[in-house]
Parts: sequence; structure tokens; C-alpha cells
Amino acid sequence: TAATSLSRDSRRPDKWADNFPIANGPRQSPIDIVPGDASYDSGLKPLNLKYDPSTCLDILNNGHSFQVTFADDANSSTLTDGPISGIYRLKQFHFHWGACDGKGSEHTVAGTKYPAELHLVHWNTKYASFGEAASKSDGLAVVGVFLKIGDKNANLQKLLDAFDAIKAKGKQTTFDNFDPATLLPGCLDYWTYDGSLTTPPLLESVTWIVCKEPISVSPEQMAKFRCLLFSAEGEAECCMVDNYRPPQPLKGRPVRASFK
Ligand SMILES: CCCCNCC(=O)NCCc1ccc(S(N)(=O)=O)cc1
Ligand SMILES: [Zn+2]
Repeated sequence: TAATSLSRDSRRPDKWADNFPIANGPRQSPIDIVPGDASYDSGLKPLNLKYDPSTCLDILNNGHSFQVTFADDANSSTLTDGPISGIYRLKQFHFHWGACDGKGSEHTVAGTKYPAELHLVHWNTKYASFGEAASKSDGLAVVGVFLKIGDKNANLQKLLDAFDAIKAKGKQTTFDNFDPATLLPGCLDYWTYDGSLTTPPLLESVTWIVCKEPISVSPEQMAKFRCLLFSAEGEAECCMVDNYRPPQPLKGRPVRASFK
């Protein structure tokens, strides 16, 4: 139908510049990270992530990914140090993935695509809210973690077990006492650069912090990601896959490494 093709087109990254001209801006994300071109910065601090599982609220299929949302009315789940100054609060985390294991991540590493990528979205508490921070150059900090095919990930499985309740666009269910720290790799070495949201409104407000070490996901678990739907109940079913934006031009931006 016309509605179906409008919806599909709005999910196509090559169409976003029509409504969001910033899509061709100077600090767009994601990027291809070339380790040999990154410069080690001894001034970069270790990431300080302190999450309180009791601030976990719900899990939602928002029609372009699934996200777990956190109560952000206090400094209960925060990111400090790393490349940022001040206190950033966790708002939500979500993922991007492919139709097969050979693609799915948004950032790539010397051209290597991972099957999926986790984004932990934080906003700068010098601003009053996520919505206000999202339009400021230092408003957001997103920690990216790559998923690599390997052993079954027991912590990830807790999310996948909720998928039956959020299969279609708009479905949401309570989700509590989940600790996002269980999704972090053992080593928190990272690359960092100034970028943007990777979906509309593509705002250039994100300090990106991409972990070098991936976490594991089994092939069966990746197959479950692909059972979610872009479509709402009652609409023709459309599997939620390939919800990633490809790498964007670096346009001279420096990429720093927290490690040698
Ligand atoms: C009521 C809505 C308030 C927010 N207003 C709408 C909004 O700004 N949404 C953008 C949300 C978003 C998009 C992309 C990322 S990513 N993939 O870069 O980590 C993170 C977060
Ligand atoms: Zn994302």
C-alpha cells in the first residue's frame, strides 16, 4: 500500500536528507573506525559507568529498534569520566542489527561489520532533560558495544525472553531490575569522536564512546532479534532487520583511543 511504501522509505537512510538536511552535516554518525588512524590520548580517563538496576522501567518496540528505558529523574544510573566532563544520566539502551550475521553494526572497524551493536544513551545533566540535551553539542554521550557471534550470552537472554510481549511496533511491557552493566565487555578500552544520532533527527549532539572489545551473542540469539517486527499489529508483518545506518564521512574529525 502507499502507507507501507511511505513507512519503508522513511526507514531508508538514503532518503533521510530530504527531511533532515543535517544528514549531510560535518559530524554525522556512525563512522568507520580505522585503529591505525586513531591517536592515543593519555589524557582520556577510564569510563566510569554506575548503573542502578532498580531504575529500569520497561522494554519497548518503537518501530525501529527495541529499547529498555530507565528512570532518569536522579543520578542513579550515570556515566562520568571517560572523554566527558560532568555527569551524564542513562536514558535508554537499544540495538541495531542485520538480516544476517555479516552485517548489522553501525560503526565498523577497518571495514569490519559486526552482526549487532548496543547503544547506551546518556544525557548531560547540565541540561534539564534528554529532549533539551539532544539539541546541544555536548548534550549526549552514547556508549557503543559490538556484538560478535560466539557463546550464548545469558544476560542478553533476559532481554530476548521479553520479545514475545513486544513483537510488534508500539508494544511495551514492564521490565525491571535489569543491570545494563552486565552487557558491558570486560575491558572498557574505547575510541571516542564527536558525532550525531544515527537515526532522525540525526542531531549532532553525541560524544561517541565505542568499546574496542565486543560482547558475545549466539547465532540462535541473533535469530531471535530478527523475529521482532517493524510493523504494528494488524499490519502486514515486516521483520525488524537491517535497522543500521552505514558509516558516514569523517570530514576531518579526530578519533582518539583510550589505549595504546
Ligand atoms: C518524546 C521523545 C523525546 C526525544 N525526542 C526525539 C529524539 O530526539 N529521539 C532520538 C532518540 C535517539 C535516536 C538515535 C540514537 S543513537 N542510535 O544514535 O544511539 C539515540 C537516541
Ligand atoms: Zn542507536
